[in-house]
Amino acid sequence: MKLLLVVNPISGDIDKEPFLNEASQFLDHYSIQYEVFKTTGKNDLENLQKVVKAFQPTKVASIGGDGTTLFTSIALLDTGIPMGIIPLGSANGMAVELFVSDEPMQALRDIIMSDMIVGLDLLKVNQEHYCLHIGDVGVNAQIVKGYSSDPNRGMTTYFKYFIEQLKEKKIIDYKIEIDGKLYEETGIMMAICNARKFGTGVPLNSISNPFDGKFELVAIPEMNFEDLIIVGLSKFDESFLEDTNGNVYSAEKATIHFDQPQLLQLDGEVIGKESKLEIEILSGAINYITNGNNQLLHDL
Ligand SMILES: Nc1ncnc2c1ncn2[C@@H]1O[C@H](COP(=O)(O)OP(=O)(O)OP(=O)(O)O)[C@@H](O)[C@H]1O
Repeated sequence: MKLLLVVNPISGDIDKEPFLNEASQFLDHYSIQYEVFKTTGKNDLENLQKVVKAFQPTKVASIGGDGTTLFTSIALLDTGIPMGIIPLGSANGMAVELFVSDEPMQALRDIIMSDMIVGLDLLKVNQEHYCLHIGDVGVNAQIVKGYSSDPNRGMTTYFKYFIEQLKEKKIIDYKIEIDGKLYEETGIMMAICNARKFGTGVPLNSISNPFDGKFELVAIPEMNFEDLIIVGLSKFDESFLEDTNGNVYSAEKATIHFDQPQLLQLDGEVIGKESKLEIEILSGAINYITNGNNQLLHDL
């Protein structure tokens, strides 16, 4: 067994050294061979791919938040090497969705122990960008843009931009094309969902499952989004979804046409302004290490 630990030192403003010290003691105790790859923000993909090729790990653990999980997934595409998540980011949306233990040492033990490896879907946007959890255009993308440009991280910084954007409500008009049919939509946001909830806990829909070979587009009209946020922030109540009228479209492939170029964010990374989005699912593209706690597998 050879384990590669992929660590983002900055995610969630959390010092990873205490965890890495404990993890190395644990791995040494069991004579498990391991290497640590730390991201720097420069040429990370290329460098990680080189390390993977040279070290040939049996399993990979992604240590950070959603951005780190996505980054590790992309580096491992087409290698067949399975990966798991150790959540040490700000909100860890994908890890929460996948029922990963929120205790990092337990998450590490789960990755080492488990032989339950399942195909996790990945989204490809405009033939070049990837998304594992949730992407969107509209109000949330603006929040993410503010957050990304701020030197501070963590939930407090996120909410600063969140409140700022709530005051500005820009309406976007767009057409969704699925299987040759066009659906006209208008609202403050359109979410691209491989999963149900943002890392903040705000639910977007109740049907997304990253193991089902499909994604959902959720059109969020003005009023519902405000309500959604209030509910999301106060009690994270999923039953609220039943009261919202936002349309939800399931697809394996879709094209979205915007009247004006719109800012796109995918898994917390600001991509830029786009006037057209071509989205497709790469069904089961990631060999994901999970365990019996993962309720999503029972929902299929
Ligand atoms: N050591 C580093 N220093 C600066 N930037 C880095 C470093 N490592 C990665 N990055 C950059 O940070 C971004 C990934 O961080 P991101 O915040 O998306 O991660 P995350 O794991 O989702 O954490 P968080 O939950 O805090 O958002 C990428 O743009 C990446 O290039």
